[in-house]
Amino acid sequence: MARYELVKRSVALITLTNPPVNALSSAVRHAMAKSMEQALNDPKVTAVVICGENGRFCGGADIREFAGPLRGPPLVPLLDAIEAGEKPVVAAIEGVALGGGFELALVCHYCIAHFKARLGLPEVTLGILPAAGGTQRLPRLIGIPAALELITTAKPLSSRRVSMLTTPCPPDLDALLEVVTMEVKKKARGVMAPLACIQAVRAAATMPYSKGIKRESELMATLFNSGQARALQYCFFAQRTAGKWTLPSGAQWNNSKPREIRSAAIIGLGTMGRGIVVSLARVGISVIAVESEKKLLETGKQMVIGMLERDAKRRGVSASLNLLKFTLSLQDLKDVDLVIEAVFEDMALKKRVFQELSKVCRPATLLCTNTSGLDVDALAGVTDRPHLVVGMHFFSPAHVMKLLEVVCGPRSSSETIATAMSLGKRMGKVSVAVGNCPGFVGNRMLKPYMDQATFLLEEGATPEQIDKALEDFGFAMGVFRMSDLAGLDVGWRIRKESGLTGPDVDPKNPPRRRHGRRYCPIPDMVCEQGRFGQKTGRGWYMYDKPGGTNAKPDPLIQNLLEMYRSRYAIQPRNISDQEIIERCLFALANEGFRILEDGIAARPEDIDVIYLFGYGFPRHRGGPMFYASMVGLERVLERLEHYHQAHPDVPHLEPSPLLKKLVACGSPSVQTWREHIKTMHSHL
Ligand SMILES: CC(C)(COP(=O)(O)OP(=O)(O)OC[C@H]1O[C@@H](n2cnc3c(N)ncnc32)[C@H](O)[C@@H]1OP(=O)(O)O)[C@@H](O)C(=O)NCCC(=O)NCCSC(=O)C[C@@H](O)CCCCCCCCCCCCC(=O)O
Ligand SMILES: NC(=O)c1ccc[n+]([C@@H]2O[C@H](COP(=O)([O-])OP(=O)(O)OC[C@H]3O[C@@H](n4cnc5c(N)ncnc54)[C@H](O)[C@@H]3O)[C@@H](O)[C@H]2O)c1
Repeated sequence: MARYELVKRSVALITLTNPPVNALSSAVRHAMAKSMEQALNDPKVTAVVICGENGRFCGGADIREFAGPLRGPPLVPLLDAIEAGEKPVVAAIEGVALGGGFELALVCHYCIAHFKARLGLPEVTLGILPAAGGTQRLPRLIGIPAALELITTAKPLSSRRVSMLTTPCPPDLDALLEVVTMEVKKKARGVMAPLACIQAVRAAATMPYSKGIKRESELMATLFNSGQARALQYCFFAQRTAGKWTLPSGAQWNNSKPREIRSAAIIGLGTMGRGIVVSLARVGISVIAVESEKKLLETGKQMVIGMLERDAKRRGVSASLNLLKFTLSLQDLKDVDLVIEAVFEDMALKKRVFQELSKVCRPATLLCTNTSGLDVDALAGVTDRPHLVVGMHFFSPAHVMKLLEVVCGPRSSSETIATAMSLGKRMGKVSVAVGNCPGFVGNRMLKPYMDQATFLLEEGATPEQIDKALEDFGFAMGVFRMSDLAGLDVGWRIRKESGLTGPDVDPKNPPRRRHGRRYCPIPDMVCEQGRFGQKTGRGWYMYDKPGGTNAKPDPLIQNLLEMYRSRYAIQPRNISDQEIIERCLFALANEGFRILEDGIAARPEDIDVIYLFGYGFPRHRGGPMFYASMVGLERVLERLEHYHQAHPDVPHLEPSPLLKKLVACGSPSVQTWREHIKTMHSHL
C-alpha cells in the first residue's frame, strides 16, 4: 500500500502502491502514516520523497470507501503532520494528482511535476468538496480567483512553471464571490457542491487556517450525507461499469478481442454523417464519405472540413484533412475495415444500402448502422455477413455528444460488438451495449416521457410551464425546448410512418385515440403549420429568426391549446410542478424497468449512463433509475398506480412487473437489481 525505501542512505522514498490509481484507501493512509513516522524518527533521513507506483501519483481518496463508515486513520491529520514535519518533503508527481492526491501534494514542501502530469480537484463532480485542506491551502498558494476556478469547476491543471502563473489579486472579494456564485448557479442548476466550495474558499480568505479548516469540514459533512453526493458517486462508477458488456454466451468485454480499425466509410453526409466523419478523422482513422448527389457531396464536404478545422483550432492541433476522401460511388469502399450507414431513417432505403455494401465490401468489413430505432437484425438479414452487422447509434451532434449506443443484434458476433465498443472508446465516447428493439434504450424511453408532456398540455399546462419544472429539476433543457432544437419534423415523419397520423388517418374516429390507447395530436397540429422548431424559427416557442436559439413563449401556441381544449371540451386545470415531474419522470423510469425485464439493457447503470450522456439528465440526480431508487420504489409504484387509475388508457403508466417485484423484495439498492432480473431473457 506504501513502500518505504532508503535511497543514498539519506532520502526516504515513500511510494504509494494501490493500483490502479493509488487511491488513498484506509490501508494506504495507514501505511503512509507508518512510513512518515519512520522517516521522521530516523536520524539518517534528511529528506522525504513521496511518489506513486506505475506512473500515477495519486487519484485521491478511495471513493468506494465513501459508501460505508469511515475507517482507518483520517486524512486531514495525516496531511497536517506531513506539512508540520521538520524534514523537507517533496511530492514527485507523474500522471495524476487528483482530489486528495492533489491535497497531499499541497502539504509537501516542494512539488516536482512531470510536464504531462494532470493536477486537479474533481470533488464537486462527486458532490463533495476537497476536504483534506484543499479549499484552505490552495487559495493561500495561488490566490482566491484561481483557486475558485479550480475548486468549483473541477478543471484539471497541467503542470507549468511558476513564472507562468498570474499573480493572484482579488480587487473586491465579495463582488468576485458573487460573480462566481452566479456563474456556478447558471452552469449547474441546483447543484450544491460548487456553492459549498465557494463558502469554503470564503473561509480561507476571511479566517485563520484553524477556523477555515473547521468550516471546510462542516461543509463537507453536509455534502457527504446528501443525496447529490450519492448520485454523483454512483454516476462515477456507473460510467465505468457501462463499458463492461456481457453476452449470454459468456463472451464479454474482457475476453473478446476487438479488431483494429484503420479505415472507415460513412454513407450519408447529413446531420449525423458529418459529425461521425469528424469523430473518426480526429482520432486518426482515414474516412471515405459517400453521398447520393454531387451537390450534397460538395455541401457535406465543405461542412466537414469547416468542422474539422474549427475543432483542430480549439485543440491546438492541425486538422487531419489528409485522412478524408469524398465520393459518390460505393465501389470506392472495397477495402475499408468498417462502414457506418447514416442515410435517412427509411428501412427500405437502408436495406438497399446494406445489400449493396454486402456486394462491394470485402467479406471481413464490419457493417454498422446509425439508425435511431429500426431493426438492426432486419438489416443484418439482407447482408452476406449478419455476424458483422451492429448498430452504432450516435447522438446529435455526433462529434460533440459523448454517448454511443452499440446495438447488438441477435446475430452480431462478440468480435463485432467488441470492435464497435472499442471504436467508440477511441473516439472518446461513453459506449453502452444495448439490445435490439424499436428505439433501443434511449429513444424507447423517450416516448412515454414525451407522451406525458403532451398529455399535460391537453390537460391545462403550457410548454413553458413544463419546461420550467424540468429545468428546475436540473435538465439543461425542458422537453419542448429540446424538441425545438432537435426538429419537430423528425418525430412527425416517424408518427406518419407508424400510421399514427397523416392523410389516411381520420383524426376524429375516434378522437385522441390511436391503436387503442390515448394519443395527443397537438404535436402533429404544430407540424402541420410548418413549425418545425428552431430551424424554421417557430415550434413550441417562437425565435427571432430561423436558426435562432432564444426561445420565447408564442401566443399562437397558447391559442392553439385553448382552441384544442374547447374543441374536445377539456376543462383545463391547474397542474402542479410535482405532477409534471412525477408523470414525466416516473413514466420514463417505468419504461426503464420494462427495458431491464426485456433484457434490452443489462443493468440500471447502463440506462442511467445513456440518459446522463445522451439526454441531459441531471448528473446530480444520478439518472432515471437511480432517481427512482432515491425517491423510493414504493413511492414510485404508488404514484404510478395513482396516475394509471386516473388515465387507464395510458399503458405506459401501468407499473411494470419488475418495479412491483422489487418493491415486494423490500426495494433493494439499485446496484443489486440485476440479481432480481437474472432469470429473465437477455437480448444482449
Ligand atoms: C484517476 C483517473 C483519471 C484515471 O483514469 P483512467 O481512465 O486511467 O482509469 P479509470 O477511470 O477507468 O479508473 C480505473 C479504475 O480505478 C477506479 N478508481 C479511479 N479513481 C478512484 C478513486 N479515487 N477511488 C476508487 N476507485 C477509483 C475506477 O473505478 C476504475 O475501476 P473499475 O473497477 O470501476 O473499472 C480517473 O479514474 C479519475 O478521474 N478518478 C477519480 C479521481 C477523483 O475524483 N478523485 C477525487 C476523489 S474524492 C477525494 O479525493 C476527496 C478528498 O478531498 C479527501 C477528502 C477527505 C475526506 C474526509 C472525509 C470527511 C467526511 C466528513 C463527513 C462526515 C460525515 C458524517 O459525519 O457523517
Ligand atoms: N438527426 C438526429 O438527431 C439523429 C440522431 C441519431 C441517429 N439518427 C439517425 O441517423 C440517420 C441519418 O439521420 P440524419 O439526421 O443525419 O439525416 P439527414 O437527412 O440529415 O441526412 C441523411 C443523408 O443521407 C443521404 N443519403 C440518402 N440516401 C443515400 C444513399 N443511398 N447514399 C448516400 N447518401 C444517401 C442524404 O442525401 C442525406 O444527406 C437516420 O437513420 C437517423 O434516424 C439521427
